[in-house]
Amino acid sequence: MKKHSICIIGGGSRYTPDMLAMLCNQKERFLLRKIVLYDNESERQEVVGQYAKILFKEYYPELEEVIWTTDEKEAFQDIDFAFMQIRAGRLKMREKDEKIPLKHGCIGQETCGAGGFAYGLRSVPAVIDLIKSIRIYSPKCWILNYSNPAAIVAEATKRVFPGDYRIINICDMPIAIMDIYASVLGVNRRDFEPKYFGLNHFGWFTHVLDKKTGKDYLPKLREILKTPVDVQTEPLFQEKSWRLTFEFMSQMINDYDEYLPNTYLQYYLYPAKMKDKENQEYTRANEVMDGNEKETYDRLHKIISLGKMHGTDYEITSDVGCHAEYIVDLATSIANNTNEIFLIITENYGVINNVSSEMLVEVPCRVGSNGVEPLSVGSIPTFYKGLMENQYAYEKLAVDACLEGSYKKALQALVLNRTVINTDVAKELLKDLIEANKGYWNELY
Ligand SMILES: NC(=O)c1ccc[n+]([C@@H]2O[C@H](COP(=O)([O-])OP(=O)(O)OC[C@H]3O[C@@H](n4cnc5c(N)ncnc54)[C@H](O)[C@@H]3O)[C@@H](O)[C@H]2O)c1
Ligand SMILES: O=P(O)(O)OC[C@H]1O[C@H](O[C@H]2[C@H](O)[C@@H](O)[C@@H](O)O[C@@H]2CO)[C@H](O)[C@@H](O)[C@@H]1O
Ligand SMILES: [Mn+2]
Repeated sequence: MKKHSICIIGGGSRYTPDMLAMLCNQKERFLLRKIVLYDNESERQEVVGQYAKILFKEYYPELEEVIWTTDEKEAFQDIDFAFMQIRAGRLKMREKDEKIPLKHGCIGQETCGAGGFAYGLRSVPAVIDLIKSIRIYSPKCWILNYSNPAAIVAEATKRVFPGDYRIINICDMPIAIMDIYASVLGVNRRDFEPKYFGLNHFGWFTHVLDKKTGKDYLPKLREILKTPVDVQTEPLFQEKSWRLTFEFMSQMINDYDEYLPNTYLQYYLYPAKMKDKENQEYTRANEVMDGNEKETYDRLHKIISLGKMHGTDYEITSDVGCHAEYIVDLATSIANNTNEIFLIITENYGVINNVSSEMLVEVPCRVGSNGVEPLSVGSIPTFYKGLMENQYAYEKLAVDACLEGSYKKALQALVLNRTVINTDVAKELLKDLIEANKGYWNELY
């Protein structure tokens, strides 16, 4: 079996430690020769790098090279896979994305609405620069991108790198939803074959089939979810925002008599209710900075001071979480050409036959060494088609605004977004967002 070289871009991300642990767990299926961690913040990179050194020494001693660096050339040469998970402006800017819209009476959310728009206009220039640089040093490597807002990043990469089928944009939310509801049903998520359509953070499961028997779990699941269920998986989902999100699924199930919505639809279908739940002084970014980010870095510091993991409280386990599992499974399917099915953000090309061919949809795809092959969905009902066309127009305008530096298109994008709508509000909001994002956004004229 071929040995691979991987670079994790955004090596200081709070998701990197689990991804590295997952690579150790999966070494029988996905062999590695070299791991590189790359971040543009050296202090963060140093901590995760020191952790990686201990982890691999104990769990992957046969790995030939472990490097951490802030130098692009050193990072990007001779790589087979780039896993990208950067957050331009870090969580401090996410806090602004969430708080500024709330000040204007709109939802403040990481990837949805005006917050997601602001984040998109920061991510796109950063991701494009990184991919240009990767393509200089490793022209044929696979670039598996998690960096958010994935819908906007994907629209930009489609335009700036046309035909580069080795750039794949992904999201872990549908798989997390399946994980959670598999545990509610008392089955294993790996036994599911999902039927799903939509855009990123804007989609619906139409069926959740049992791979072996073909049985559809969705009707039973909808019945169960009519009453809120206690979600008992990752500790992260015990945090207040996630608990409220999963509780709210029951309202969506009761109001709509078909499918299983992605949790993110709550922001578009109930914008007033969602805004009223927010605390303007303490948003999800604060929760993450005080919670998951701090806990992750505290854990790394403890491991570094112990100098070992074996025989301590920090042994790695088989259950490292679906974010890491999903990207490593995807890379494995490409490397070993196993053509497994994943939900991927990809060009429609008739897969949903009553929306435009250029639309970037999130649908089941087979993925192997020749890339992504979307599976047919057929036609979708008017309600979903209308929602998706409106949202995709917003995404396109957001990317136009960024790539063309167009104020007019930025304003149009915000007005089209279901969480903003009003032109007067959009203008005031845009003024504050432009001010807050100086140095990150391309200038708008
Ligand atoms: N697609 C999905 O479903 C999904 C799921 C979870 C997280 N994410 C995304 O993953 C990313 C990481 O999230 P996080 O919470 O770990 O953020 P984080 O801030 O903890 O980590 C991101 C890292 O990226 C680094 N970075 C920022 N700009 C960079 C650049 N230009 N070059 C190199 N490194 C850069 C930062 O220094 C930081 O260490 C975010 O974009 C987040 O939205 C996506
Ligand atoms: O508020 P956060 O930063 O906790 O989460 C925002 C992200 O939420 C989704 O990803 C989840 C994922 O579903 C779950 O399995 C676990 O791994 O945590 C992730 C992050 O919390 C969503 O898909 C991402 O796009 C968001 O960035
Ligand atoms: Mn996502």
